[in-house]
Amino acid sequence: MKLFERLKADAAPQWADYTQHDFVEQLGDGKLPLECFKHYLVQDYLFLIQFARAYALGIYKSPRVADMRMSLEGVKAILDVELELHIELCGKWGMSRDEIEQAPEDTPTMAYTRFVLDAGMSGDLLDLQAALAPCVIGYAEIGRQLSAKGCDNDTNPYQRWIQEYSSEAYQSLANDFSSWMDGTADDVMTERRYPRVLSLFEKACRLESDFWQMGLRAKV
Ligand SMILES: Cc1ncc(CO)c(N)n1
Repeated sequence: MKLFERLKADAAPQWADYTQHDFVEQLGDGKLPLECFKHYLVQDYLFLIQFARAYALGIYKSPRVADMRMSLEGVKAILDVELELHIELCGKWGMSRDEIEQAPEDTPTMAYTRFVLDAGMSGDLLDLQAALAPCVIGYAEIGRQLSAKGCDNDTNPYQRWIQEYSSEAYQSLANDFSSWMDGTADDVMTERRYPRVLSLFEKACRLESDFWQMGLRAKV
């Protein structure tokens, strides 16, 4: 079995909590309070800045030029596409780039981003990939599910967000990530090592759930 499939199966409860979280359900049916989405979105912008650093660390931790290029794709996807989507959405609700960048990081944002950076810093490329995988592949699955249910319709205020994560471009980014991690595993994974990799993956899923929960807590 490919590494990602195995991790997802072994972390099934954490994966389900994350990808079927209440926040996701409410976003899908358009009933999520705007305050919750706005708090999430600003925090996600701050989150992505740290994730761009994590992918940059991936370049540093890459054993091959091909791996460096994959990490670079992650950096570019965040800086050129994802952050700009956030600015566009925040702009629609009257928040400027400065306002977003100067917002204080909430605790779940700090917890998740510093966890991923530490996993990469203290480990090798596979450790970093295991900590990053729930992020990129999870959002692709969420986007796909919501779009399959027709949640990206014109009446949903979060249509643009769903369209972004269900888009061809994002889906292929996630597929490429999954194959890339599988390739690293072919080189360095051993059975002895697996529990540690699984533990990183599970923790990242839990931190994703906490991130959604932070959004729900912002309800006024
Ligand atoms: C918290 C979080 N996880 C994953 C993604 C997908 O990049 C994101 N933007 N934010």
